[in-house]
Order: sequence, then structure tokens, then C-alpha cells
Amino acid sequence: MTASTHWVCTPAAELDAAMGRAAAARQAQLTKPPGALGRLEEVALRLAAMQGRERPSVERVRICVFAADNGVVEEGVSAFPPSVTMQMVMNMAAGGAAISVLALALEADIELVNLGTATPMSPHPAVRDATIAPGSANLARGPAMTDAQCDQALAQGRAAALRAIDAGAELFIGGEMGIGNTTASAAVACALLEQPAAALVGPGTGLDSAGVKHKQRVVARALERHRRAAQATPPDAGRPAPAAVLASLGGFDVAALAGAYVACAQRRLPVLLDGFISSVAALVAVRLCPGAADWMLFSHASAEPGHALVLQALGGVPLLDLEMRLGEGSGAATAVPLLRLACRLHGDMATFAEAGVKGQAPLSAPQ
Ligand SMILES: O=C(O)c1ccc[n+]([C@@H]2O[C@H](COP(=O)([O-])O)[C@@H](O)[C@H]2O)c1
Ligand SMILES: Cc1cc2nc[nH]c2cc1C
Repeated sequence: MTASTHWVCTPAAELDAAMGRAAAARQAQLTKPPGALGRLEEVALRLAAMQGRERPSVERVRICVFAADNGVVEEGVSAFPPSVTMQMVMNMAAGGAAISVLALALEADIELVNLGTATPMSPHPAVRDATIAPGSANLARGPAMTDAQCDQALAQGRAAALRAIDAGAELFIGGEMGIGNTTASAAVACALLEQPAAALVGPGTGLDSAGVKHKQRVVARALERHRRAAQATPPDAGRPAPAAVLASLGGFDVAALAGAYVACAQRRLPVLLDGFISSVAALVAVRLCPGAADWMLFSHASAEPGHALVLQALGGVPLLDLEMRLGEGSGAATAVPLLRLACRLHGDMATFAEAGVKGQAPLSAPQ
């Protein structure tokens, strides 16, 4: 591990358990049968413990989309060409992408960070240029990133989280745009969860079943290459094993998301995870910094089949299942209104005493 990446091992902040209890006490007074608002209640209590406020709020949302290309696309693992990555970032900057529309509708801040596309991107005032390289290398044939590139991507994620905190964000959503990144994400998840390629590889942007089979073979080859390389090279004593997996099999966007999630957890900013790629990055974050798990909320179940296994490993049950599989942070953005409603209900409902409603304690059966 380079000195510049020691920060990923700094423990996450602790939740404010006392505030969680205070919020639970308030929730018990609200004019409803206990538990009747279901998981909206749990969300409000978790946010209270994260934000250290009895009445949490997620009005100020920061969405940060990390864009990067993936050299593994030369193996024919995506239904779309890599040029789409750059074109979609321009579309996001122009307001035409799904995440642009969602951010506007939610009045959320959106930041676009270019970590390196295969097709050169013209400078744009709405796109932060943080180019590391014109995409990662082909992970089926060699490491996707050098350790230095991986550390740079992690640091870009951290910098984005710190900017969100400086801007007063109450909730962080990380999104990504990168043709080929479901291959990189599946490879990272297979290595971390010790699963075969078939358990985590899916159609991504829309491969047919023959395409998925081919993609599985490519990931299996990458895992074998990674295994041999790890055996041949003694592990860098200072480098955490998950960071080595990330550099070998990941992508710049996955690394930046992982860095952002770790930094949010260290600085007390709640994170709302998105779909498959975001959740694999969250798995990396938790393996680097176990306490990061406390700061994560789960928005939706992606239609990408591998997502279920990653969610299971994270112990997360998503709020929504809308069969979305877009990425960009779009599933997380779609769940923001639910989080806002959970906070409003928790903060603004009357208590039994305020409303003069009797029967706060459940009636006991007559003796
Ligand atoms: O977030 C998800 O669950 C998700 C599932 C499938 C595809 N994607 C998006 O599709 C792109 C990657 O797909 P692919 O097939 O090129 O690996 C990338 O830009 C992702 O944002 C995203
Ligand atoms: C058009 C398009 C938009 C996307 N957004 C996220 N991933 C994407 C992949 C494609 C192909």
C-alpha cells in the first residue's frame, strides 16, 4: 500500500447509538400501531443514528457519477461499444440521461467525474476531469490497474465524498457509467466471495445467453490469471488483500465508489447504494473498512442476477425491486422519495399525547 492509501484502513465512525435510542423512543410515541410503517420506521431510525439527529433529514442529496472505460471490452463482453461511455457522460452533462432527470426532479446536486474514457472527452464545465488513463487494462490478460492507479481512483472517490460533505450533503449516492463494468464487478465479487464466474456473471447491458456464456468464460480466465499471479507474487505486506483484488480485477469507477463509501463512513455521511456495480464497490469498501457497513442503506434490487449474492454478502435488503438495471445511481435516486417520506413521517407525525389519541400501550388481554 502506498502511503497515500493508508486512509482506507482508518476505522469508520461509530453510529450515534444514544440518538438511535432517542429516535426509537419518539417513534414509539407516534400515532400508529408499533411497527405499522414497516421498513420506513427502520430507515428513519438508522438515519437518526447515522446523522446524530432525533429527526433525520435527506433533503440535501449529493449524486456523484464516476465514469471510466474498461479494457476488458476487447474480449466482447458488452452489448455496447466503449464509445458509449464518453457519449453518455456528455448526455449526463447536457441533462438528457436518466440520472440527470432524476437529480433535477429530486433537487439533488449532481457531480460527474471522468476517471478515464477510451474515447477522448472534450472538456465540459459540468464534468470534472480526473483522468487516470484512457480506461483500465484488459483484466482477462493482466492486472486491470497498477497499484498506483488503483490508489488514485480510491483517492478520487474520497475527494468526491469530502466535496459532498463540504457542500452540506445529508446523503451520498454514488453512480457509475462504464461500458464493461459489469464484467469487472463480477470478477471482483467472484474473487472476494470465492464464487465461480457463473454465480455472478449476467447480461449487463443486454447480452444474449451465448454472450453471457462467453462473458463467464472471460471472467473465469481472469480469475485464473489473478489466482496464478497472486501465488507467484508474495503479497505486499502493507497492502490489504481486497485492494489487491480491486487493482487486479476491478475498474477505476468501482475503485472510486469504494473509496467514496469508505470516506463517507469515516466522516459520518450516510450512503444510499445503487445496483450491481455500486454494491460490489460497497463489498470492497466493507472488506477494506468493516465499519463502513453501518453507513450503507440499500435502495433497489438490480435485475442483474449477480446482485442478489452481493446483497446477501452485505446483509442488505433493498427497499425497491423495480427490475431496473441502468446504473448511473438511478436506482438509488429512485428510492430517495421513500427515504424523504420516512424522515418526514418520523419528524412530523403527532404523538399520542399531542393528538389526544388514547391507547398508546397495546391493550392487554383481560385477566
Ligand atoms: O447497476 C446495475 O445494476 C447495472 C446492471 C447492468 C448494467 N449497468 C450499466 O451498464 C453498463 C455496464 O454494462 P456492460 O454490459 O457494458 O458491462 C454500465 O454503464 C452500468 O452503469 C448497471
Ligand atoms: C445507453 C446506455 C446508458 C447507460 N447508463 C448506464 N449504463 C449505460 C449503458 C448504455 C448502453
